[in-house]
Amino acid sequence: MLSPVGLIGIAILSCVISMAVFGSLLKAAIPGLARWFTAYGLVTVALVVLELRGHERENFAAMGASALLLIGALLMLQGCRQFFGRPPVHGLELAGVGAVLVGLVYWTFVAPNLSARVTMMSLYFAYARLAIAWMAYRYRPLHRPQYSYLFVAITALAGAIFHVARGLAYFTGLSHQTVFFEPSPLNIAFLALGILTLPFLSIGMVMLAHDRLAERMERLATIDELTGALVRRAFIARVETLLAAACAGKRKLSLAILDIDHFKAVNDQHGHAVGDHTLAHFVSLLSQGIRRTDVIGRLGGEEFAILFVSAGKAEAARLVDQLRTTVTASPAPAGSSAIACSFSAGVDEFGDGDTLTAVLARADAALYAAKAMGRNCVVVAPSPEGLSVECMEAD
Ligand SMILES: Nc1nc2c(ncn2[C@@H]2O[C@H](COP(=O)(O)OP(=O)(O)OP(=O)(O)O)[C@@H](O)[C@H]2O)c(=O)[nH]1
Repeated sequence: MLSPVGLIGIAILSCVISMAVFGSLLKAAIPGLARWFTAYGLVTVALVVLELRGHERENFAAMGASALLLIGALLMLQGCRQFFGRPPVHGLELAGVGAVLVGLVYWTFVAPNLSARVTMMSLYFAYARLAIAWMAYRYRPLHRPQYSYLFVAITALAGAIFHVARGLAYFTGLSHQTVFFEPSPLNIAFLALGILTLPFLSIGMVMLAHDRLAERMERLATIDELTGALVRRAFIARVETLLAAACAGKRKLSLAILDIDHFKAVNDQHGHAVGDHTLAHFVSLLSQGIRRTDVIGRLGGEEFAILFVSAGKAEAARLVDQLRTTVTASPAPAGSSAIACSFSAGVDEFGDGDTLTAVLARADAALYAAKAMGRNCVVVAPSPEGLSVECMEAD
């Protein structure tokens, strides 16, 4: 048989489990998670206070528990804002919480009215849940699997609808209490549903946290930390995908390998840290110079590759030469000095039935030729007519 005491006991257990799961993720420093952990801690304490309340001090227990639930709901909302990179604290919202607290004191001690208190609290919870639902929907990252974000949006929305219904039921007198958690069927139903919203929401928040962790791991596995270019393996995987799409759509695809000239000298003269900074600067120049559809990967050390989509080798060589001009004209700032560098590049195009390995080998041979020809130039890979030097400048 469902009773308020039994239901609150179940809610306490579910909140403790939620706290344990949030606690296990605290070290990952996911934005908002510490607030969610604290929120569920406060809700747990509030429920324990309600469970243990005695008749003589019922008002104080109810008042204290309500205040904790109020702050808990606020922390859940603030945690979500933090998770989505929004400023967590809103002055107007804090003022609203203050007003609700004043209302609680008034309807508990000055003019006791349990229905008014429940209505006010329900509407406040509805607001907090609605704000979470809207945020999870509005700020969900579209490049991520949508499941966890929509789960949070839907469960928070369902919670908001439930709280509005509960508030209206008390406001209109449809549901009525003379003592806290009167065991009438309607009150029990409201209590059971209200309690259900808590684990649903915490499961959703844990899903969000896991998605953030997965995103971090994927980023670590695919993006080169120093330069922001794709790591070799991820670049190759991306090229294979685009190659399959280009074959199907009969679109041209070209590949360039770029190698910074005399980079060892930069390290030797200015130190490894400046070398790192120069590499990052170099890739940022490339990223700004390529088209939105092109892809940059770091093949290793100071060697990079760019895949040009819908471009033949002449067009790709022209684009690489533009990059070469930009790079030579934009030294990397390093303290009081500026590190000038240039690169050499080899370019080739995917032919019918070509593999990435074959094109990489031909572009690499062209790069070798560019180095041999004095560096700071772009060479198009061997064709039946021989090498084609697109541009060359003195070293
Ligand atoms: N700072 C820094 N240096 C790196 C990194 N990866 C590779 N290097 C350095 O890049 C240099 C590459 O040197 P080399 O292969 O001799 O080529 P180079 O001096 O650029 O000469 P050419 O390619 O022949 O023009 C080495 O000194 C590597 O230590 C990195 O992540 N950071």
